[in-house]
Amino acid sequence: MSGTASALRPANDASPPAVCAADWRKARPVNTPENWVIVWCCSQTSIFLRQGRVALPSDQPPNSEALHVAIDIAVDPIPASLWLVAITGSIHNVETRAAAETHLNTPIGKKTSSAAVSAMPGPTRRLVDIDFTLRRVFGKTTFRPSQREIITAALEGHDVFVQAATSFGKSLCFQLPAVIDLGITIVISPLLALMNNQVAALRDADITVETINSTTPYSIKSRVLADLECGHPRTRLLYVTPEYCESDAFRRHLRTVYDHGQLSRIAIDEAHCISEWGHDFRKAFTALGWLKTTFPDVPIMCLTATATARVRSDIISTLRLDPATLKSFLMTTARPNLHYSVRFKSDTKDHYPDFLAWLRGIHSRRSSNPVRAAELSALDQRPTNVSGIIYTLYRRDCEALAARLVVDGIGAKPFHAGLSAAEKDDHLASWVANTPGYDVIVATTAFGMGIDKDNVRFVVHWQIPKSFEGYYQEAGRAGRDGKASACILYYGREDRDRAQSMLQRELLRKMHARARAAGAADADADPMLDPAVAGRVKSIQSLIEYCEDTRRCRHRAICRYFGDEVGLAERETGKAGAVALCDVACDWCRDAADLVRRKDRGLASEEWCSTQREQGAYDEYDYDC
Ligand SMILES: Nc1ncnc2c1ncn2[C@@H]1O[C@H](COP(=O)(O)OP(=O)(O)OP(=O)(O)O)[C@@H](O)[C@H]1O
Repeated sequence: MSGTASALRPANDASPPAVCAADWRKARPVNTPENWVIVWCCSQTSIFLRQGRVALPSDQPPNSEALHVAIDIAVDPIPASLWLVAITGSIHNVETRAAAETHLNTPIGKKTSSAAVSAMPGPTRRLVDIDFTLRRVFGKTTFRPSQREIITAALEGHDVFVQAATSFGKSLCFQLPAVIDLGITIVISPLLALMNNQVAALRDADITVETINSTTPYSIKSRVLADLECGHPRTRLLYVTPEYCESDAFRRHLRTVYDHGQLSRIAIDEAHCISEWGHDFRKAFTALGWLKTTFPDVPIMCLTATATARVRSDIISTLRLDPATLKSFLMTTARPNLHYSVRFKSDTKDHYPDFLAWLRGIHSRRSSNPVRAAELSALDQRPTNVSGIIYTLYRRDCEALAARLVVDGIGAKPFHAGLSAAEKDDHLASWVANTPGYDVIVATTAFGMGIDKDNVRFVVHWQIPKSFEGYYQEAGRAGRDGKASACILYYGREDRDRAQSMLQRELLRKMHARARAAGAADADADPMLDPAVAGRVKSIQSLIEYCEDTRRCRHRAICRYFGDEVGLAERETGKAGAVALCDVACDWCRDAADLVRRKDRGLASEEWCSTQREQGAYDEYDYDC
């Protein structure tokens, strides 16, 4: 490599700094002393930009004007030794390097440069940066409780485990450090929809973000990989699936980035999937332990809203994190603005009229109260724009229910894995935009994690979902603006039996498949000895208990399931307090006696159910995955 180098002059020098316009990002260090300097120079470019607290267009070489803006708004004086050297190839500016080595008190090299750089600024600079970046890049005025602590721990280089309620704002906890830190953050995410939502939001904030997944066109994939290959990617966050992390090509590229000291963090979003899916249909989750083994000093952040103690420990051991040094932030799962209730039903009675009456009641309250109607009109909202999601387990219900609602004048659309991509995109985008005709989405579980619409006023489960975690996750799509929202679960004993029978069949199928793979020796093994299987059984049983229970606050039952000591303690002691946690935000706290009455009236008797069971009424298997 050959090229020119020009040292930028300090701010008190009146003439603008000279900057090479060539493709400085493509400088490829190899193991020569000169090229150590190149690595350092690129790193210093990043540092410099951060010192200047300005987001420069990262697809262009730094130009004089942009750098001067950075200088103008820099909070701290930028030491002369940090003046960067813009490069086009090899660097021969030994004085600059020596000055920097003295300043950093460390020799500059492939790894030491980035270590020294991250050690250098100290917590003060970062605290300032955090607030600045929050406002300037993410457009938010304040941190939510604990976000600052989590972000600080991440920036200090710790492995971090974050468990927090749905809509807490977990994504910011890795996105903000990714913008502040040097290098690239790899985000491992289980679902396309989740990735696409986050990527779109980050692009809106002018952050250089990419994703590689099954839908990424070849040309974009090649561009992203070329960016990694240079060792100093300009991409700040790259979203990939766990499956992609298994590919040799991607692993090779990650190593290159790591060797250049530019792999700043790995974030694993929805980390409970490691435990819930990794043991059966998405084995790639369990291979993620490779990351810690290969990049031991790269911090990992795991984020989830739904992990029991067993799932947490499974995640930690699968990822080979050290529990002794891991910083865990286990926050309450409580969502005080969600109003949980269970409505009882039996197979012999259609519960659609009950739901329709409830929804029409809201519409009429919104339009018949003149003050509220005026308020809505001022906000340019329709009385019928009561945004909601109805979850069903079956595709056929999904289509039929949406059609039935439309006949009754409710703007409803289906969403399930059988729709074309264009239909799904249209239904989702129009629902998010509050378009008339798209107020209610009737969805299978294909619509869940990652849906972040602020004004979802209700989430209804048409039947008991497949797991406690799924229920909490899906209900958590409601009320993300912090306003009161209803979470209604229609529960019937026939659905209970059906769900149990499905689970049993699924587990048997898996057990046999596993036995076939392992040889006959395993064929008779008790499936409950497998912690993942036992976890699934416990999950559905706990959800059934939750539905049948008429002696406990629903919020408290959720806290109890997730082992949420904070939420339970608050409820127990009345601190912060019993009232704030629920008050009337669940059917038990609202009227326990009425709950008991409704349950007695609504549910089919156990005798009736057992007759149905014997007649094989619960044998269908058409869940939408
Ligand atoms: N400090 C903040 N101030 C204002 N809004 C915030 C803040 N942090 C996050 N948000 C917003 O909160 C919403 C929820 O954030 P996010 O999607 O990251 O939640 P989450 O914790 O991942 O939830 P879930 O587990 O349900 O997906 C987003 O719209 C996000 O922009």
